Amino acid sequence: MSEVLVVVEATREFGVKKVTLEMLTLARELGTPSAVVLGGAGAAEALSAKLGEYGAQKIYAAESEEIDGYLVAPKATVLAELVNRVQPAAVLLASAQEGKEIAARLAVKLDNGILTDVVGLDADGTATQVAFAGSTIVKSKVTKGLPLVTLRPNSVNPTPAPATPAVEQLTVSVTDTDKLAKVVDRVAEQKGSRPELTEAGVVVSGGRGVGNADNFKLVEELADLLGGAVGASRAAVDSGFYPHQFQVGQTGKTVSPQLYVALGISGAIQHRAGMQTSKTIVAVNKDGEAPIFELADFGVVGDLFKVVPQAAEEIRKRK
Ligand SMILES: Cc1cc2nc3c(=O)[nH]c(=O)nc-3n(C[C@H](O)[C@H](O)[C@H](O)COP(=O)(O)OP(=O)(O)OC[C@H]3O[C@@H](n4cnc5c(N)ncnc54)[C@H](O)[C@@H]3O)c2cc1C
Repeated sequence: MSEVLVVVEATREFGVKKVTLEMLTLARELGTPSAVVLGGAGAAEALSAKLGEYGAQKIYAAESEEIDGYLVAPKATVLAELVNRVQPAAVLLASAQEGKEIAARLAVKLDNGILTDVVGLDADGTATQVAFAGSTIVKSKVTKGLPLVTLRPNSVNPTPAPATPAVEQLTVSVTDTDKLAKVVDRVAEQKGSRPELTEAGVVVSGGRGVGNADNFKLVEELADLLGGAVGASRAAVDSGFYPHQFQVGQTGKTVSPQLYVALGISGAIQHRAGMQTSKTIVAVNKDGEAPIFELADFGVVGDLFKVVPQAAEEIRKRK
């Protein structure tokens, strides 16, 4: 069986991200999964146990200051060389900021088609995407080159399939043009008690209707009761209620949790773009005409300051 390259998404603080485990699970349906770690010295060693647990048969490690110290261009160069050498059946990357940037550059380098924000991929390369606020399922195939796909987090249920991967170190040779954008600083993500927004199974988001930064405690309280992450609409972020890193939508993060709770959010198209593939959507809005109700599986027309404390009390009782 041909190899399927899975480009590892990981952070220094949290290790291998769940979307990587999803990609490894998906890759097993398509061929033999090989993980590609692009990072600084020792990056692959720190991640190899987890990657093996989810079926990586091999780990390609590109570890150097040139990979770690610059933005995505050197990573795309190294990957293009690897793809040309091993001729994999498919290449999977995460539908996250870096994954999409690398995928786009890789597609140009390989003169290959690309499919982004995919939620499923069949063995014959047919990808599934969701469009128009979840109302349309699109089936597409790359017609030029191999399936080069970015997978939207929370699309696949990750299941372990223990393997003992062999590690192959890649030679990194990048050009000067790959080194035009240098990393000058890294700020560690706060490792709070809540799950990471794009990986969370439950997301509770607040919008302008939450009213002010202090009231966001209500959103946080519900998120904590449900073991979820907190999100925010752009209007809430722009109003200074919550930090930008938690913004959901077209110009924020894309989430696809099992449960998405929208509190005081109208449901503008740009917000929907970031949450419409959530499995179950619950909306609380005092305006029964708010567009969010077109999308919601369950809707409460009411004042969030009355509804949320009642919901929280009920959840507490059942815990
Ligand atoms: C290029 C571009 C990119 C954008 N990117 C994003 C993006 O990434 N993410 C994003 O979210 N938006 C984005 N937007 C903005 C988007 O168009 C909307 O303006 C924004 O989503 C509105 O946020 P909101 O729903 O919180 O606020 P509003 O539209 O003001 O809605 C607030 C809602 O709260 C309800 N409400 C008020 N008080 C209560 C209460 N007490 N109880 C219950 N309900 C209450 C109201 O009925 C209303 O429906 C973008 C816009 C542009 C042009």
